[in-house]
Amino acid sequence: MNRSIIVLDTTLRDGEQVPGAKMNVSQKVEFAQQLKRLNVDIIEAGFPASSHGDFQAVQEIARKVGDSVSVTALARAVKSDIDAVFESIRDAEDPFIHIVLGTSDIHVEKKFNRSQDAVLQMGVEAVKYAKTLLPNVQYSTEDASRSDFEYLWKTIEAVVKAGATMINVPDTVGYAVPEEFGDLIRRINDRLKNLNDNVILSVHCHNDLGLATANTLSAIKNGAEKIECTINGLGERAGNTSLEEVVMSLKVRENYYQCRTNIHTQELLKTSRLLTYLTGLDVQVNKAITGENAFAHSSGIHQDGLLKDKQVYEIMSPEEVGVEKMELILTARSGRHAFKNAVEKLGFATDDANEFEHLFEKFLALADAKKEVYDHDLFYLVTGHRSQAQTDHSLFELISYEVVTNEQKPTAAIVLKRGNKLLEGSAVGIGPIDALYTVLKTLTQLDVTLNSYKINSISRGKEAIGRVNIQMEYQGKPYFGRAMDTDIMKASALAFLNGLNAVLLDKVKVNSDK
Ligand SMILES: CC(=O)SCCNC(=O)CCNC(=O)[C@H](O)C(C)(C)COP(=O)(O)OP(=O)(O)OC[C@H]1O[C@@H](n2cnc3c(N)ncnc32)[C@H](O)[C@@H]1OP(=O)(O)O
Ligand SMILES: CC(C)C(=O)C(=O)O
Repeated sequence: MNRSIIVLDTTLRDGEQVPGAKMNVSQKVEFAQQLKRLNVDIIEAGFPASSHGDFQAVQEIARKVGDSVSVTALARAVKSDIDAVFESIRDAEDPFIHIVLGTSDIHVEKKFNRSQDAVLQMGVEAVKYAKTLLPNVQYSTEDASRSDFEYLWKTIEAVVKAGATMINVPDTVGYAVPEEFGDLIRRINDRLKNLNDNVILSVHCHNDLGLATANTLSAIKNGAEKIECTINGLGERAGNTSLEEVVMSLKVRENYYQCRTNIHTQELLKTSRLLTYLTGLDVQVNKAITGENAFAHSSGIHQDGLLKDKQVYEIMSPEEVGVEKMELILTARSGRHAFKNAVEKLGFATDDANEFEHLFEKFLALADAKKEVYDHDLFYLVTGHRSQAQTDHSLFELISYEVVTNEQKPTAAIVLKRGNKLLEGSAVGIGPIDALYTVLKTLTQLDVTLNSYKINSISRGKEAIGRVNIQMEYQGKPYFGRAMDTDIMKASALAFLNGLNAVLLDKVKVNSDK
């Protein structure tokens, strides 16, 4: 019988360590809800000791999503970190504490400047303490792939005796290669079975050499029972093992691996797109499984082969990962039934009648502007509407804008609202975007520096939706803003305003912490 592999998704913890991938609490909950639909076994929801916001996000996920999926969060081998994890996840049905501590000489000597025994003892004490709070504790031997094997094993043996119920072996810096990593897992597995057969052996790989998926599969082949991965392979530096790649490898090559997962693979594409929307981080077009070209066949010989039989050039069907076979194209002549059907097919609930009417109005406006509305557009329409609905009204809102552009004097005029107060202004810039941003800086009185501005088209056709991502700096700290609209000037203004609102929120937080 096929072995079942436990899938832990760490997009909300390791994935969120990526600059620019920051999500707010409601966005994290929304993503966690999609992870639940994807049917991951465990959600690693964050690092609660790192900030009040992260604590709150982990707690909300544990409370709102943790009824049928296990929830964990990360702690250093530090009592206050472990307390923060416990307090934030305790309301979930099946929570466990995840502790990380390095085992390589580099970590022991350079990071901690302690003896191996002293670091090992720190780990043991941390596990013993965590066990007083919850029955299940995962221990990660950070930088395991660069660790001396006998010290690594001594640590595993000690923390298992102290009560760890899961041992996670990370290739923290993506240094391992598949044969070697598989061999490491086999050696640990052989000893672990003799020590305590109930302890779950897990792996966590990084992609610095582009080998995270290969290393994870090699670990599975050699006895790993649980894998840690992220959607779109998002994660620190070059990222983590991509969930969709490992899951589909196990599915497509089931005879070879004789393993399966509980993942609902039809949800893969939707999950990937939601993450792109929430973080603004695009998936490369040729990315396996979820890239735009993953199922596109362009050359004549391939198209001919496919027409004769799909199997000639397809090892899995696009529908298996959630690529729609045929989408119904909506127009301004489509009615509520067709709109509702299309929105629900994308996985969104439509039971709030008020919200549905708002969405339908927005759809009609979009269909007037864009003529043909595709699934892609609808996806952004719904998610865009929902994040706007959560806007805090103490922040700046864009009421109206006007941009006049010519070679001599591009000019922008803007009206903003904050609370009950209207703010109006205009400015000339070296270009229309510069003019817009100059007014916004003056009206908000936030002297930020714009470091990068990127614009992409995110759907088809000449009236496609434009998405703008910006990175700005305020008092030495980076802030990100993004927005989308069929009008790229509006998207540009909103993206900048979102960044300014993030600065404002930070200022409010700092003042209330004082
Ligand atoms: C491999 C991974 O992905 S691990 C997870 C990475 N995630 C994060 O770092 C989450 C975000 N981090 C943070 O918010 C902060 O770094 C915090 C809250 C964790 C700690 O902040 P600070 O207390 O200001 O410490 P700072 O980050 O500057 O330094 C880390 C300290 O933790 C210690 N430390 C690092 N790893 C561990 C560990 N696993 N167990 C115990 N102590 C550790 C370091 O030695 C250092 O201590 P020192 O000040 O005595 O030298
Ligand atoms: C916390 C651990 C699993 C980690 O992220 C790493 O070692 O890369």
